[in-house]
Amino acid sequence: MSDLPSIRWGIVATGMISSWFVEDILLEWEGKRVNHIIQAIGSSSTQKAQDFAKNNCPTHSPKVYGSYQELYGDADVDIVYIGTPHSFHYRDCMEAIGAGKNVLCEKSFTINAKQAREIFDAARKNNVYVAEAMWLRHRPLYRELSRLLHEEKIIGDVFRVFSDFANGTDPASQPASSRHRDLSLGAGSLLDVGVYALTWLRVTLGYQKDLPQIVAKQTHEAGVEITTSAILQYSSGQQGICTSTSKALGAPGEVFVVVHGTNGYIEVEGRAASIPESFTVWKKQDGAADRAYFPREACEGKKYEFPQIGRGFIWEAENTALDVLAGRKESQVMPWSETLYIMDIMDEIRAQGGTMYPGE
Ligand SMILES: NC(=O)C1=CN([C@@H]2O[C@H](COP(=O)(O)OP(=O)(O)OC[C@H]3O[C@@H](n4cnc5c(N)ncnc54)[C@H](OP(=O)(O)O)[C@@H]3O)[C@@H](O)[C@H]2O)C=CC1
Ligand SMILES: O=C1OC[C@@H](O)[C@H](O)[C@H]1O
Repeated sequence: MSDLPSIRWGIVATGMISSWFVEDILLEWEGKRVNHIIQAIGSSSTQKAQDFAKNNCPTHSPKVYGSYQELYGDADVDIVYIGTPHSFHYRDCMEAIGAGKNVLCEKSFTINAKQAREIFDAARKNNVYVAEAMWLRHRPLYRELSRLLHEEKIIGDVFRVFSDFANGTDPASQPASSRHRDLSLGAGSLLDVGVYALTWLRVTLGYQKDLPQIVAKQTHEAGVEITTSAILQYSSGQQGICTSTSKALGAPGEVFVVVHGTNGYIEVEGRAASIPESFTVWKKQDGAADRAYFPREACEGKKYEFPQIGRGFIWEAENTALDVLAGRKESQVMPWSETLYIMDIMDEIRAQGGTMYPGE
């Protein structure tokens, strides 16, 4: 037995993200601060819950439940992890909170900002912890980039950022029941991956308090939004250009964020905009205007690389567990105000782009 504090997770849903999350939090790694226990699995079917337990946490003996409600009623569960499609997050969060459970709920937190506000009101009333599982914000790379940009001002004042996520899920090729294709499950590139592109704008532009003016367009196929482009203009004059698509897949190691400052620029690279691996700082040099005529290798860039641990969920899981164990009700990394800020922007982009979900 380790001396580390323990947290007992109840996992709701047995899909892809739940298996990735569980796989990661059971990793042994240097720097581990919490002992993560898979206490229970809740699924739409007992068989699926049993299979999930067998395949994903064979060294634990979680309780298996054929409904989510039974898991919420399990007094031994400290925190519920919700890995259902977007359109169920509101229902699942509200039911878990109603049962007095702490909650970590996958991104995008809800379909719209109204639902998110209602969840936070319920959490406040029930005095429980709730956070959106925006794992990107917990990564060491994200935090170091923020420090370099805004404390060290390594490229001066940031005035423009491009940010993209192209994940190539290609809804048309998916079964009709896929969450990438079914509007009633919250299908659409903005909620699925545009949320990361917006998150990159947030950290790079410096967490402004005011909401930006937005100009946005969205393209739909078979009723599902497959491409979004939005320009965010802040009162400071800063601009963020945010794009997402499910129709194309980015290349391995490609640049998906470019940050322009008054003294240079930064490129963020990696497997995907949710899995950054490094960033390169290009400082302004004498004769910079001529740089366009030189090959990239001839320019001086400083690359900052960050080791991957598992798939990268461990930092989010550790921070969340430490929040709950300390009795906090909000994440210090992903507070409610940040979820609402992003949800308000996504609402406006969808309003301009013409994307509505059933029930809206
Ligand atoms: N952080 C990240 O990197 C990632 C996050 N995500 C997020 O995780 C969430 C789930 O995505 P993902 O795991 O890919 O989805 P999946 O489709 O793989 O799994 C969703 C699960 O939700 C449950 N569910 C409940 N009702 C339904 C329904 N009507 N239709 C389909 N499933 C239902 C099912 O579990 P059961 O039958 O056991 O109840 C199902 O297995 C989304 O919010 C997504 O954005 C997804 C991928 C990566
Ligand atoms: O969060 C995510 O990250 C990777 C994507 O491909 C996936 O669809 C999305 O849900």
